[in-house]
Amino acid sequence: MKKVAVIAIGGNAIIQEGQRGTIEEQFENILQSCDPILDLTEAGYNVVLTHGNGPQVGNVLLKVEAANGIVPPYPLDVCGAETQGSLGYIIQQSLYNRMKARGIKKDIATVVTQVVVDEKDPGFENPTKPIGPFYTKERAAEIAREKKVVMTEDSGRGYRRVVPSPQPLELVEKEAVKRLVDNDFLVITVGGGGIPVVKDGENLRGVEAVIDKDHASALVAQEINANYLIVLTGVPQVAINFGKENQEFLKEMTLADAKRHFEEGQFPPGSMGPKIEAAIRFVENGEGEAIITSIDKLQEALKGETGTRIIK
Ligand SMILES: Nc1ncnc2c1ncn2[C@@H]1O[C@H](COP(=O)(O)OP(=O)(O)O)[C@@H](O)[C@H]1O
Ligand SMILES: NC(=O)OP(=O)(O)O
Repeated sequence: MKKVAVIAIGGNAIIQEGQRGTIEEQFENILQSCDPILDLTEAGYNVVLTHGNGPQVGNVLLKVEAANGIVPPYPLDVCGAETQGSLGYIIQQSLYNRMKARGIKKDIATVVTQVVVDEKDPGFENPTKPIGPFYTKERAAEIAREKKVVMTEDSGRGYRRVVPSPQPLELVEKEAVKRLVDNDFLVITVGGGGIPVVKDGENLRGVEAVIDKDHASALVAQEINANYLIVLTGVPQVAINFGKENQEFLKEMTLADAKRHFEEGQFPPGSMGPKIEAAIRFVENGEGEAIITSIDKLQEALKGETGTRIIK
């Protein structure tokens, strides 16, 4: 049996700091991630890719608002679905091209994925998910007044609009994802954390929110009994006292260590916090391990040479 690795790629890795987020930039950034991922499939892992959409879904929303009165508007769940399609396309094509160049044969499928959330989730009352571009403090205050939206400082990188981000509870397309993985497909799923839906009797209904992709990735990994949840981000390892003189990078954390450092405030809510929460959720609810690292260190991290491993 092949080992299954759920690999989450950050939305900010697809549009990097200082970039406008042109399609060319997004293709180029994704292309950089393809070889390390394909190295893993070549090493015998079944890979399930998930990705963020914070910058992209915010940009779709800006387009919807700019076209107000000209074309009918889209709600936020449909904006999220759009990003699953467009980013899934960019990732699929980039992987396809690299596979051709390397002589690798593998089927790829992007699954448009709905994720059930609770309509009463406190996240609906308290928006926390940063989306779209970064603004200065002054411009953010103007936008908040003009559009009646919430703007918040995002991890020292500027100000961004924030939207509700409820907890993911259930993967609607779980069986489809499972069967594709079992049949050796490279699957792209829960893009942008999945499309948030609520149960309405027997039916599903979209709700306006953006689910955190790290939390959704933990849910996928849990639901398909993955061996690894690998969260790729901008740093090769997690640190305590991050950015301070006494910063210490960690090779391994037990669940108890991770919980203790989390409670001590070592992992900020807008950046490392959700990744640690996702790792805790996955490790606590199964037999797998979580690894947090950067794309260039993926192989080494799986060999235990770098990265931060979260274990039972
Ligand atoms: N304790 C910590 N250890 C390592 N990195 C941290 C820590 N706290 C905050 N960070 C920062 O958080 C970033 C990851 O958050 P973010 O960029 O929002 O994620 P994403 O890659 O999903 O877009 C890291 O690249 C790093 O700059
Ligand atoms: N949906 C989501 O978590 O996106 P980012 O990773 O871009 O914040």
